Amino acid sequence: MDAAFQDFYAEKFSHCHGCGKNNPAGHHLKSRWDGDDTIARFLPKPEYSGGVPDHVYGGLIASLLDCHGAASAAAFAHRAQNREMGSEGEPIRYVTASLKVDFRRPTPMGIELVIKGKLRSMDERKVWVDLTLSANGEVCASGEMLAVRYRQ
Ligand SMILES: CCCCCCCC/C=C\CCCCCCCC(=O)SCCNC(=O)CCNC(=O)[C@H](O)C(C)(C)COP(=O)(O)OP(=O)(O)OC[C@H]1O[C@@H](n2cnc3c(N)ncnc32)[C@H](O)[C@@H]1OP(=O)(O)O
Repeated sequence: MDAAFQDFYAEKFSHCHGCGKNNPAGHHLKSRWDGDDTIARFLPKPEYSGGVPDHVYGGLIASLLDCHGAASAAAFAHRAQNREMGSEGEPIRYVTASLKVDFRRPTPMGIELVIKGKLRSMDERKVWVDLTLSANGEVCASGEMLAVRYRQ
């Protein structure tokens, strides 16, 4: 499978609980292109249950949207410069400044979740990303993110 966006984060920035490859206890979320949009897939472990065992914990859902959105923002910004993540030149990296999550229906456990990102707009330093998290083809949560370019 193609490298994920997060695979190109520098070692020193790879400790995120949601997506850092150097965090042994983390989720290791992996985001990739899906045409002009972005996609990640994730199967929550049973300990990430919400109020009842067969629903996913909302905090995990927010964290998946957070990591996928920030990685997507970086990928969108690279493509806007006709580059790809990992290409030569200064890496463009984003952190989440604002994340709104709407929990639309309970998210079922035991099913691979599909997280998608769509570029809404971009300016010099800010990227707005629309996000969804689906199970069985149904949107269980949606989100809006403002990601701000990280100043190295
Ligand atoms: C902070 C962590 C750094 C780690 C190192 C990362 C390096 C990157 C490498 C690899 C990426 C790996 C990362 C994975 C990450 C997964 C996703 C997360 O969980 S990220 C963690 C949660 N997020 C934070 O902890 C951000 C904390 N906040 C900040 O650090 C600052 O507030 C920051 C950088 C977001 C902005 O601060 P300013 O001083 O650089 O810039 P100002 O001027 O305040 O904002 C820039 C523009 O954005 C608007 N803005 C900022 N925050 C806003 C908000 N909440 N709502 C609306 N607008 C906002 C401002 O109004 C301004 O707009 P106008 O230029 O004036 O048009």
